[in-house]
Amino acid sequence: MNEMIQIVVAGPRGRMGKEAVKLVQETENFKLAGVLDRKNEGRLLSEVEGFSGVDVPVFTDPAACFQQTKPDVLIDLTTPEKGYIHTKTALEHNVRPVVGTTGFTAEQLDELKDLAEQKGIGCIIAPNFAVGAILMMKFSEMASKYFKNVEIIELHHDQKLDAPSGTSIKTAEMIARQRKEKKQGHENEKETIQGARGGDFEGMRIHSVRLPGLIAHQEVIFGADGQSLTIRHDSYNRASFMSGVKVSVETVMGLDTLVYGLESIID
Ligand SMILES: NC(=O)C1=CN([C@@H]2O[C@H](COP(=O)(O)OP(=O)(O)OC[C@H]3O[C@@H](n4cnc5c(N)ncnc54)[C@H](OP(=O)(O)O)[C@@H]3O)[C@@H](O)[C@H]2O)C=CC1
Ligand SMILES: O=C(O)C1=N[C@H](C(=O)O)C[C@H](O)C1
Repeated sequence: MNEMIQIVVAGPRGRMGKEAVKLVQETENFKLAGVLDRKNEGRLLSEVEGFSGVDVPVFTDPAACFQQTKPDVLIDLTTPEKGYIHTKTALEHNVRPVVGTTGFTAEQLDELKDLAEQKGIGCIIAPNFAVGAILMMKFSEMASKYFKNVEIIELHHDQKLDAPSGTSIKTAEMIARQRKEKKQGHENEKETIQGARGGDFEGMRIHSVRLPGLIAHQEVIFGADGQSLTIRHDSYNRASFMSGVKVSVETVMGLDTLVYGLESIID
């Protein structure tokens, strides 16, 4: 029988956190050791609406949580500020982070990478856990060898904190690996409404749409003379991310460095 993996979920009341708690509860060799929440400190999760029967302690302070519950893995689905603190504290306590939270800065990612290396323990930070989204990013990277002009349109629910999305930034980074920095459009281009041309990432544009009714969607549109290629992915619910969370928890147990993005893992 496989060893039990003891897990702490941060952000259990959130849209993603709820799904993650369910995943841990339903997976044979996963065990929920506790949760990190900014409310309900000192209570059992089962006392919180929607979690009846989930008898694990709720903590606010990550260090106290890790010292008392001694988990193997932290799954973080919170906010960029808290997610960064949780991830850093987890590494300091030899807990392996699996982070879905987006909005970390490049400096924070570098710092966490150095810390994971120094501690010699695994960490996965994945801007998108959905297998279709990872394929969309990989296909976009492939296409960018042939198409140098591209715009990314990401579309999300209207409660999202960060813009542009972590997935669109990761997609742009992967495309940038294949093409020299290129300023698209032309030099006389002028925005008559600020922001109309979107955000600039190494010369390619990223546009963020926020609307109620959406979950998580992205189009990568390549253009060339007389043709275009559109690569699109849609997540219609948050369960779509959970197989990637499960693979990440299993994989992080065997890693000794930080991996940013699941594209190398699903190979
Ligand atoms: N990698 C991926 O595949 C995906 C990543 N995401 C990312 O996951 C993150 C969460 O998204 P989503 O679930 O939609 O967001 P929600 O706002 O629904 O959930 C975030 C949760 O974090 C909680 N929180 C805030 N501060 C703390 C804290 N100090 N300690 C513990 N919990 C805290 C919030 O509490 P409260 O309710 O009290 O504010 C809330 O319950 C985002 O960064 C999002 O971009 C989302 C989908 C897929
Ligand atoms: O906030 C969300 O919902 C999502 N966030 C991630 C991102 O910023 O890319 C992943 C997915 O797009 C859903």
